Amino acid sequence: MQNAQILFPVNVPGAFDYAVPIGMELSVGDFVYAPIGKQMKLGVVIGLGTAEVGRELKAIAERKATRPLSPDMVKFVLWTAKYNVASPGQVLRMVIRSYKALDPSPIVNHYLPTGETLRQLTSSRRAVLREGGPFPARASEIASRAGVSAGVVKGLVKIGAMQELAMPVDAPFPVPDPEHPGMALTQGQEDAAKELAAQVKMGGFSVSLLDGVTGSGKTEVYFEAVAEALRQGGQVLVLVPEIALTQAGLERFAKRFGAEPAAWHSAIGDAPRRRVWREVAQGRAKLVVGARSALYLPFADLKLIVVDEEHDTSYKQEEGVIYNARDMSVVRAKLSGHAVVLASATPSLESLHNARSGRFAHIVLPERPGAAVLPEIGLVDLKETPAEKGDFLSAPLIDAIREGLSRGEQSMLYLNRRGYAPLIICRSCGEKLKSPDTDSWLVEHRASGRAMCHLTGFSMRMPTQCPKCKADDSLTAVGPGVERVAEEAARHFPEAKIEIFSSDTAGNPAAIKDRMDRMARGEIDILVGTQMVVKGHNFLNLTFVGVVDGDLALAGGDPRAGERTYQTLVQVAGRAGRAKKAGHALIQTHQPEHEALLALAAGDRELFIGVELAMREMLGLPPFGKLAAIIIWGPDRAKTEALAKKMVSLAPRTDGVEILGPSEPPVGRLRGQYRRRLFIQAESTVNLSRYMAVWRQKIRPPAKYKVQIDIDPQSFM
Ligand SMILES: Nc1ncnc2c1ncn2[C@@H]1O[C@H](COP(=O)(O)OP(=O)(O)OP(=O)(O)O)[C@@H](O)[C@H]1O
Ligand SMILES: [Zn+2]
Repeated sequence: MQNAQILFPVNVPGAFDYAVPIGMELSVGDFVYAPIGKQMKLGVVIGLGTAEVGRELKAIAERKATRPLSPDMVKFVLWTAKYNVASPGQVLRMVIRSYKALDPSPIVNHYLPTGETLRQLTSSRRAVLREGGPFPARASEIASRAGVSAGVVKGLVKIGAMQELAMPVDAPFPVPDPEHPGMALTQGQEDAAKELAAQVKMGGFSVSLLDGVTGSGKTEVYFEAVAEALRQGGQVLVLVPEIALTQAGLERFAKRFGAEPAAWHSAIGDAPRRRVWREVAQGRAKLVVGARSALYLPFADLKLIVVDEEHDTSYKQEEGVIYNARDMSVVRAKLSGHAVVLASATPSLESLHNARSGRFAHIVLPERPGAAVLPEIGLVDLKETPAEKGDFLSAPLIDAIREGLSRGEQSMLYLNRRGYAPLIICRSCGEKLKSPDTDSWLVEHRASGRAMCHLTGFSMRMPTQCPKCKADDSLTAVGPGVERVAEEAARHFPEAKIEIFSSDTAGNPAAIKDRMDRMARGEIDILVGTQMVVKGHNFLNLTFVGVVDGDLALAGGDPRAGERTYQTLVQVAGRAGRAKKAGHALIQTHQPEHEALLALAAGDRELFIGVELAMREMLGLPPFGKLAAIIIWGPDRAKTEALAKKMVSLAPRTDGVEILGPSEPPVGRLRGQYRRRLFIQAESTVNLSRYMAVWRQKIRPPAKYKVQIDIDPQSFM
């Protein structure tokens, strides 16, 4: 008697055993319906066997007629769960993003012109034929393009000017052409591209770190690896940080491969989600550009994964299954035996360490192509050169903008703080405005007249009275946000065109594209932006970048603070001087002696990496040791603390593992839930995932309490 292990896409600890009915042919990866209680549930076969389980098993009801998951994909699901101490069912849920996508694309009527030329058409009928294309398309699409009602399209069928064609709802994605001509590469780029392409051509598992300075053309270079994988008929996944997934970004792919790639991100919409999923599963979508969750798409024949901006923190998913898509990409490639390219101007210390120890191939692009050079980076010591009282821009920044303006060039001011001011304080009683259910200060947004919590999205009308002492007009803005910096810039340069670019002002993708296009056309003189400006933009006339607060990311107890600061500032500064005109950057700081800032100013990455790696080694931090965190959540402060202490007392005793905490994280209360945190530091030889799993099993948190495990934490909030 054969039995099967079935994994259901739900958050339960493991898989369940079922009997396979006589005559049912099953393989690992098959989708099946099986009874749970009184319900039939869809699950995936993850194992088959004949061993007696010693009890009567319920039988599988039906094998679903759909394409199975590949055995590699099943392994990848289980591996992800094990490594990240998550439930495998929850990981499977990330794979099955839509149940409907398992069914074939529905067939519906599409319409196209017959070519019959008819005289005396009404203007709306003519509009359909002229502006309704591309054909064939659904009546609703044609109608909306032509600005008429769908009835007009059907009317044209009646008179023989259009015909119906039954077709699947999902249009296939255009096929990318690897031979479509790309940019002429420089010798250095060409060499790097050949090396990457060779890895792909050779086949098998490989990881390459494409380590090229900002603006060195990494995209153009990894395109050649993509082309090679496409030539072999395989599929390619390019992961990019969510905020870099813009129309402009997709158009670069279209330019190189003659067809826009399939795009995947969290807000894609149901119908496009199903289309991408189905086309990927069938192996027909050849090139997918997506945010981190695209890694869990069921590719039929994946040959290459590129992780662009591999150092980016957005690759870490912090909710549900906590995982790092960069690290999991390497795992996926290993399980399936194909190539991965990790690209960055500021690789993570982990990847650099792997490259240096020979685990990853290290491909370096040390310069920008043609006449473009890297920007000079200078520091402004705010202790010696402060801004005017109440202001935030020091004289050197103002002078640099003025010079740029006089030459007709653009400037950018970077401050990773949305809104007007990060703190609202009462001058009479000293009260600070707090979020009602979260340990965070409310941020003043003057443009919208609101006070907002950036962690939860809570917002209220900006009060006119202190909520504590009731004093009128006593609330004062403390510190700078982008709105305030823009206001200050406008005071200095009343003639300049100044715009703010942050998630508050960006709006929808079309609005973002519009603003970026206007910046590219030179219609904006000074762009004041948050991290949204850091990535993926090529503004040819941008020659000066001013960093308003270079110390911002250094605050707090984050062991990666130095690394993050270094990465962000290199990337921001790297927006300057990307074409013929040389650029420069100035960073305002109170800590010009910090090694991250010294290294930036000296243009000497080794200086920073050397110090940082030595420190990590001494402290046993990644990449030399392992780190995990446990966050305990609960509605009652004392009980949350008690649960955290109980966790510590239950910790398995093993050599090489040290437990720190419990402590209150910087955000001790989030959305009404109290939080406590433990850090677990382990020597590199310890199997930390297994250790955490054993520990986790010893405790069953009471209802409403949650124990969350984070392997290799990136966020220390
Ligand atoms: N060989 C080349 N000839 C002309 N222009 C090039 C060449 N290579 C790259 N460029 C241009 O240089 C700019 C930077 O290229 P790209 O965006 O690929 O760099 P990058 O290394 O990914 O940069 P960053 O990491 O800063 O985002 C782009 O505008 C690109 O079109
Ligand atoms: Zn007050």
